[in-house]
Amino acid sequence: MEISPETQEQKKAQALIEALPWIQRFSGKRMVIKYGGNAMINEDLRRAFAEDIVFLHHAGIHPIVVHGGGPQINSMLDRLGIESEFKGGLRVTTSEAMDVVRMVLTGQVGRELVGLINSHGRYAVGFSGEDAGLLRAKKTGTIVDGEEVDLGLVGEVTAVDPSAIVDLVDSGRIPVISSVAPEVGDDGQLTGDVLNVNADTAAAELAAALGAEKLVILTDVEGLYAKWPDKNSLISMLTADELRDMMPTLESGMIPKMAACLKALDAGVPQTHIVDGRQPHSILLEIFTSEGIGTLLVPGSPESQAPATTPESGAQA
Ligand SMILES: Nc1ncnc2c1ncn2[C@@H]1O[C@H](COP(=O)(O)OP(=O)(O)O)[C@@H](O)[C@H]1O
Ligand SMILES: CC(=O)N[C@@H](CCC(=O)OP(=O)(O)O)C(=O)O
Repeated sequence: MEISPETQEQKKAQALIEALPWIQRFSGKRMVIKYGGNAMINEDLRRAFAEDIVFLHHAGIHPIVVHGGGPQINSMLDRLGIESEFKGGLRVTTSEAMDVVRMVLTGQVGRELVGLINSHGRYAVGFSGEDAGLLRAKKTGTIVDGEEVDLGLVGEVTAVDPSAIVDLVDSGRIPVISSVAPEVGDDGQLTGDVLNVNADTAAAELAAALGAEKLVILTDVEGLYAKWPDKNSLISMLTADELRDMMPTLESGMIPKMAACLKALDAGVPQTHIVDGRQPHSILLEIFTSEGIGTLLVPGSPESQAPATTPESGAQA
């Protein structure tokens, strides 16, 4: 059926009006948006992402962008002939690979996003976990099949000082953060080394330290699947307790991603959301529509959840 022009205009107006209660709810609040390297698949998508971030800013929300860049690091390592592998969803990082991780994340992926956002105005400031003492990390391994595995120069965040990010946000800027962090030793002193921190982990730590209202993670799947890779098993909403039970069944990149979401929820972030970054403007659809998209993760257990699909009551389903 052909939609009459009048109806089309009404649909546009309806979409704008639907956004109003969500703008009221989130205005003045901080929101951490993690943009995964696998979701940055083409220039149009990256441009749409930058538009969404500027839109959020002008809707009165304070977006803080944390970006990944796993595939971009892979291609630079390939070009340089440096081998690298992932264990438990984390890159085994030699000191040679660490130079590349730092160069690609801070010097390439971060710079490009800053440029795209700033094509709309003087908003974005590139930042890394090394700047102004933002992050501190200590070396971490991972457990694979019950065995402790050494990952080299991979870090878990031990401290966040968000004051410089708060200053930037308060002065109307949009921070764009890359996830490398100075290492602290067992004595709590800086060792002089820099560690590779998974970007989901860094985003969750920042969301917690900044008291963010929401952590949105853009990736290259529609959300979390109960029986990956069965595409009929997409989960629209899950509580932290249910996710905790599911953790041992997860694979590859979903392991650090879901561990990060749990960390944020346990630290008081009211909701985290996994969204398909391959869909243009997915952030706007997630934040400003009542249906929401992707997988919503909330604290507590199924019993502690009230049905919550309005801005006043809580979360989009
Ligand atoms: N249960 C699951 N649901 C969805 N994706 C899963 C699941 N288990 C593993 N994955 C994998 O996790 C990937 C997302 O993680 P990752 O590759 O690290 O993305 P990003 O670069 O966005 O951080 C998906 O592309 C998919 O291959
Ligand atoms: C320790 C570890 O695995 N670090 C990641 C950092 C980048 C990242 O997390 O990028 P995505 O969000 O695109 O996956 C890496 O080296 O690939």
